[in-house]
Amino acid sequence: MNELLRVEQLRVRIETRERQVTALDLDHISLQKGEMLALVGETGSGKSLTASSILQLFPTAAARITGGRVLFNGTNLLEASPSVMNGIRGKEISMIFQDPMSSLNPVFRIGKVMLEIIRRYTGAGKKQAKQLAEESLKFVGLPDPSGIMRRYPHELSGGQRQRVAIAMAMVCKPKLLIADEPTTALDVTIQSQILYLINKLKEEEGMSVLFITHNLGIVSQMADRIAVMYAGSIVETGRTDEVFRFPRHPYTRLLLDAIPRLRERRDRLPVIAGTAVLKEAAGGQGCSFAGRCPRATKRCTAEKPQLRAVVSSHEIACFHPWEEER
Ligand SMILES: Nc1ncnc2c1ncn2[C@@H]1O[C@H](COP(=O)(O)OP(=O)(O)OP(=O)(O)O)[C@@H](O)[C@H]1O
Repeated sequence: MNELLRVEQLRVRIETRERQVTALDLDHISLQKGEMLALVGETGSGKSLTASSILQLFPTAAARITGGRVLFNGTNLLEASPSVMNGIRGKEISMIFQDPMSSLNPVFRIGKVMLEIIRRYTGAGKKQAKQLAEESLKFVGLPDPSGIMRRYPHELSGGQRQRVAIAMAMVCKPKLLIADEPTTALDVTIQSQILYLINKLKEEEGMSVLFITHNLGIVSQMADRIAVMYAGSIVETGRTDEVFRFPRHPYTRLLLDAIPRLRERRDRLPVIAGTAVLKEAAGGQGCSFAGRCPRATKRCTAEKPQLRAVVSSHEIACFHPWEEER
């Protein structure tokens, strides 16, 4: 079996004093070994919540998983014991974020944190751990690894910090790397170096990558498959080339039509008229995109379309998909 990760029927509620919503009601996503899946969608569509659900590390106490399965190599992580999860976080699944400081502790030197991670997860001795740390700092293109290890995070540039975060994420050779907008805060040249690195990890180490981004240019160049999210659900997923050539869901089509040329780099997704409304707020059932959809009918407001295959691995959640190429 080549499937490394499968997330099914995942529901996440956000409950604060101001709002109670089902922020995520996700049919399914899957990730094969050695594959890169890009998760795209506008702000608030649930990309980060999906990523956090996999490791059950939410940035907020307001989020709660209320149903579903997260199968990693066949094991449902949502039912795994805390000790199993501790063994998986960082060792089998690593995460990098837009802000590398999230994975770097400002009060410790880089080396101290790296050596601790390596020793905890690999059981390596001091000398071997140091060697592993230096090797991975070299892999991410940082000259003078031992000098870097003596520094504090604030003594490094943003690009250097993100490289260190990647080095830390890969040092135990995880099977899955979750990258949540890892280049958004960086300037364009550094961005492409970081993307090159992530791709190198995938190609050389056979790592699977769940890549969260707003940048459709990056997606078209790097991802094997794409999953488009809208208001907490996956509306379309398939091979990147297929989805870009023949987007079938009206939301995906609007998204791609708004890009003049695929090769053009974009930092943000194009803006589509209207606002994404989560289900409760919208008043219940139906397709969450119905209120903004040019093809919506009565059925769309009454019934929620499920994700279904149209051709091989190309799936859409829509009652009125496009039947012809753009
Ligand atoms: N701390 C929080 N308190 C209240 N609601 C939250 C919180 N964090 C996320 N949400 C809600 O959960 C939903 C999904 O948010 P999430 O951060 O996953 O979106 P996203 O697609 O990653 O957005 P972005 O691209 O801006 O990072 C949104 O409706 C958001 O308002």
